[in-house]
Amino acid sequence: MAIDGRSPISARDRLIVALDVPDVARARALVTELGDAVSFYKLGMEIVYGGGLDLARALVDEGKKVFLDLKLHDIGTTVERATAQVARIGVTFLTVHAYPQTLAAAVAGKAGSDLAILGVTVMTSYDNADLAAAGYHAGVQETVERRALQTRDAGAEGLILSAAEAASVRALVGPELLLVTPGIRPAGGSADDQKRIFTPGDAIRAGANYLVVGRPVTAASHPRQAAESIVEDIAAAVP
Ligand SMILES: O=c1ccn([C@@H]2O[C@H](COP(=O)(O)O)[C@@H](O)[C@H]2O)c(=O)[nH]1
Repeated sequence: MAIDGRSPISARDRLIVALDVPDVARARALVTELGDAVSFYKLGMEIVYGGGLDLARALVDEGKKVFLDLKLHDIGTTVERATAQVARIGVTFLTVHAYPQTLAAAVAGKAGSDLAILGVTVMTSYDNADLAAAGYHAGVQETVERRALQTRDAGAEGLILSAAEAASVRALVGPELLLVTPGIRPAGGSADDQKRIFTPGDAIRAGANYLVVGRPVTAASHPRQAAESIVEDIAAAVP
């Protein structure tokens, strides 16, 4: 069933754990350890290039939700055909860069499936100086807002953005788009290479529908405990 920004979601199901590990054996060990504490996994480039597509299929078969974070960006025909392949796997979310051509191609490629396309606005590891260094004249807020509107207008289902922009983007695009926020850190946690970070509770209060969390869970000495504590923080903030 298709989901949108108005769908009710339990606190547990709002947590998406990023399985950023080098091989399937380690990913499997984490999934086993996290057990029923986690229902939704993100498989990104590291694990997918390490054999993770079969893991994606297996997790779907086991009843987990899967987010393939492939950040597609290519000519339209290639994006459309690649998206159609991903839709056949039965995963829930796929990312593409939020460029109008790319978004339109992905929306065409997923036609007839429940796959939700998420447009990546500005990486959460970027600040205004990083955008300027890449040759962009607009800052983070303006760029996120432009890409949010382009994502909505292309007919995609949601956005990847930082929780720092969630409230203003929600006001701009309306209630339907899914707002999915990486750059989540429990209070006092290390930012690592992230620049636009929010705590789980503050991200939910800012209007995020789903939170993507990697290292605060996967690198924790007790990953299950870390995940449960994030879910508690989410639950306390859910409206
Ligand atoms: O803007 C973005 C888009 C994607 N990500 C991905 O989310 C996780 C975050 O991992 P942490 O360990 O919690 O920092 C990672 O897989 C990124 O590729 C992002 O961080 N920002």
